[in-house]
Amino acid sequence: MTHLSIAKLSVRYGKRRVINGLDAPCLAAGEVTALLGPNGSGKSTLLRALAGLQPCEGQIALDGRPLDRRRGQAAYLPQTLPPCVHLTVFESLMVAGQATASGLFRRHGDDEVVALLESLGIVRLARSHLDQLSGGQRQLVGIAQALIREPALLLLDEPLSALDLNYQFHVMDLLRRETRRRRMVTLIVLHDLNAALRHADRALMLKDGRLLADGRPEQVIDAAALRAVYGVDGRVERCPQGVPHVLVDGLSAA
Ligand SMILES: Nc1ncnc2c1ncn2[C@@H]1O[C@H](COP(=O)(O)OP(=O)(O)OP(=O)(O)O)[C@@H](O)[C@H]1O
Repeated sequence: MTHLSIAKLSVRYGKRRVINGLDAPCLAAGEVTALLGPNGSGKSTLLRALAGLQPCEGQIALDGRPLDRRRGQAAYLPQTLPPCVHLTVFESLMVAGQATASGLFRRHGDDEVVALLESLGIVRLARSHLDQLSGGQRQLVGIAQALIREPALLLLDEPLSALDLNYQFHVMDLLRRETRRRRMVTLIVLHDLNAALRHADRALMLKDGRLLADGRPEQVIDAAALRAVYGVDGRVERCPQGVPHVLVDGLSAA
């Protein structure tokens, strides 16, 4: 059973502390956790610290041992994708897979790449060059590059931001299935509260670098949180199919 635990995590930029002694004791394998919060609340900073790209204080442990990124335990998709190298989609995924994956990948890598592209609905892009893709296509390939590494910890920063409604649904569905099948710990920064309500198993709500709430999405996202965190009046209602949805009435009175 893999689990991630975060204890007393703090991150500073210069003298300014933007993550403030954050504790998240047990993010379980097989669960998708949505990392929520307003602009500037520290979501990307937290993800970068978990990915080892941001110096931090505190403990980050996988199954009780310090997270070892050199062993490819974590894969991270940044909010802003890096500039494209001149590789095809297929080549870029082979490179990503070979860098970190098992001997099995080395023997069956081609098949794995094609299967992953098929499951994301983008196999037609296999021979396209990365620098010729649209923003949404590039984001889908970024998600594939993270998944092909077979990490124990998957960190995705706003992976839906460039995707149309169909792909948003498709990607979240796939991430949830793959998270369960591979027993990964998956942490996804989301601004779309409805996506969190529908697809996440758990939600962490950040504000000003502190953890305001941690629980099932329906426990974390409610009228009080909409007002306190986002400054809007609203409520969560179930649609006829039983799925909870946020309805916003307007900005809260100051
Ligand atoms: N490289 C940096 N140097 C200094 N301050 C930074 C840096 N990156 C982020 N910050 C500050 O840290 C705080 C948290 O930023 P962060 O990007 O983690 O927020 P976020 O919750 O991901 O926001 P958003 O939803 O807008 O992407 C902000 O106040 C931001 O101005």
